[in-house]
Amino acid sequence: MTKAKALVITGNGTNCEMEAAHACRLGGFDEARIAHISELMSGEVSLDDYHFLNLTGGFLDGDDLGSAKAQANRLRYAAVEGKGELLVDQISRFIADGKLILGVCNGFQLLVKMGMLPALGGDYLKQTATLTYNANGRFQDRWCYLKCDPASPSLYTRGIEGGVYLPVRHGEGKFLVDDARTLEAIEAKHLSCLKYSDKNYSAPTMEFPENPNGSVNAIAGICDETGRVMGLMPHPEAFVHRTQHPRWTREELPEEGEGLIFFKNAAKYVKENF
Ligand SMILES: NC(=O)CC[C@H](N)C(=O)O
Repeated sequence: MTKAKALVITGNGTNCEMEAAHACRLGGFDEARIAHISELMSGEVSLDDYHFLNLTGGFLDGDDLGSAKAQANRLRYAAVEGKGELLVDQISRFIADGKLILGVCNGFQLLVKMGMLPALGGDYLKQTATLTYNANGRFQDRWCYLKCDPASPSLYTRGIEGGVYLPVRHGEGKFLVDDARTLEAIEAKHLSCLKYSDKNYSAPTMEFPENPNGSVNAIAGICDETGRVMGLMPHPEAFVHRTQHPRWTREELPEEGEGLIFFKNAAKYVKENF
């Protein structure tokens, strides 16, 4: 069987790479390599050698110009040294090869600002949405209930019943789209796989603090039409064990944290398809 290999990008202000790599290993990946973005740009590390790309949380370029904006331009226009190709060509080939990308928080902002989500009609280079300042103008650090759409093509959320409880920590988590047709298409194709909700996962909500940022239609995470590229503001890698839960000393909880399913599903998909 192929070795399932995950790649976690770090550098320029990323700060969740260790947790993301740990979650990949715990979820079943045989290897989780943390690579600095400069290793991709120098050609020392190639996406072609991996199955699962993790773009994780942090403060890329200090959120200057807006979260992940400078890195989005870097990844869109930088050439890989000595390879005669742009890094974005490697990323496009990675997607075309049937591989997986998960963007968490700053990584979600990055994917959206590169145009890689929602990528309607399979156009991965056209930006149609953004993530901007939380509606109340303040950084939010809290736990949220996320209602899952069982009809979504996302492979990461397969098997989630009702929803998941995960932490958010961001200043720019408000999801917005360029026009009403984009939002209609996202909803019609069930790409909005996770929405901020009440604690029973009965309905999405625009109410603060359940919805921490005022995202349109309470959207917390979206995927592309293949279900292999997904981004979300909450942090699944930050809840892989029960002791990370805010009430773990008071509640009976399973050993496994609710965020691990994302990484287990990714590893399972790789093992079944490569
Ligand atoms: N935790 C994160 O990745 C935060 C993302 C970004 N720096 C923000 O504040 O919105």
